[in-house]
Amino acid sequence: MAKEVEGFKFEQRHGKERVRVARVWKNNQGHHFVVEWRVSISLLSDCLNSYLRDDNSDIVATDTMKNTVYAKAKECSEILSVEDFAILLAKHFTSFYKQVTTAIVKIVEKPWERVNVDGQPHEHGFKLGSEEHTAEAIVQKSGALQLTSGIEGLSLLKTTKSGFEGFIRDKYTVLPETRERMLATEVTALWRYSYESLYSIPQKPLYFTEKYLDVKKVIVDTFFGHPKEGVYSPSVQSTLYQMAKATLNRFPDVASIQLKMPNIHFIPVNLSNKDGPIVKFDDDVYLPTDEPHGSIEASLSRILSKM
Ligand SMILES: O=c1[nH]c(=O)c2[nH]c(=O)[nH]c2[nH]1
Repeated sequence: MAKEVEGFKFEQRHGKERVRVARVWKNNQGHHFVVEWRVSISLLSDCLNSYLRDDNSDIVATDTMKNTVYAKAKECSEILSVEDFAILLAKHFTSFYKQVTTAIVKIVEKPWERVNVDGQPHEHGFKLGSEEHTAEAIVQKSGALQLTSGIEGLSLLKTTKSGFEGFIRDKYTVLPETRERMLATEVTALWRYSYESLYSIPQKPLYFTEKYLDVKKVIVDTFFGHPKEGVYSPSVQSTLYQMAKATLNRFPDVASIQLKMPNIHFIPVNLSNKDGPIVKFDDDVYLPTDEPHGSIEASLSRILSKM
């Protein structure tokens, strides 16, 4: 929302970043649930006087935004998805304050997972997993909605069924062609749901939590293939595309998906001295690296026919 101000184009927003909250729910059977969220809020609002005239009368204090996170977490008497909490907060800011036209709420959920002790799910014990679930809700005063979910830090590795051949060779190329290598990546996925209004989102409890787990499973299963045979990957690019396509084919309410898949290199180890070889690489000993890494990213969207 750009405004013309004193002959300039002016755009502004304000909010609170990284508000951390944990919420516990306990049912009558003594079964506990916990979530830990890191919430970032950004409001687009009519508050030019604060910038231009030392007049803060239209400002929602960022401290109030932070407090709202705790107040709304308290009000949620039932466990809810991170997406539903983002929507609830964004809806509050756009409906409660006349000045606020758009609220952007992004939340990262920490992967607390229930532990099993002696094969039994623990009533109140959790351990931290690895990848994180993200959600972003952008809500307009009109009720228009953009909802995006994601995965960050999903580390995947397979020890075979990967190769890279037929690429451009020139005077700077040294990489050998191969049909046998390790493939490792840390997937960042971001998918947009097709719901475009607060009034059209599914009301089923934990709908988006279930969807998140289902999308993650499709992504992981497509990367690895069948448990015995696997699936051959001719490039990170090809595997990324298969993962994106499988997601859109499987989930009708996902409108688009963006995937970032760094190619994390495991370098074959060959060592020799003047007397001859010490270690001869036989697809067994690797030097793990984290940088430099290849960076491969793409997005796939449905082409919506405008009737
Ligand atoms: O799957 C790959 N894609 C590339 O674009 C690339 N480039 C490279 O050096 N190795 C690889 N591997």
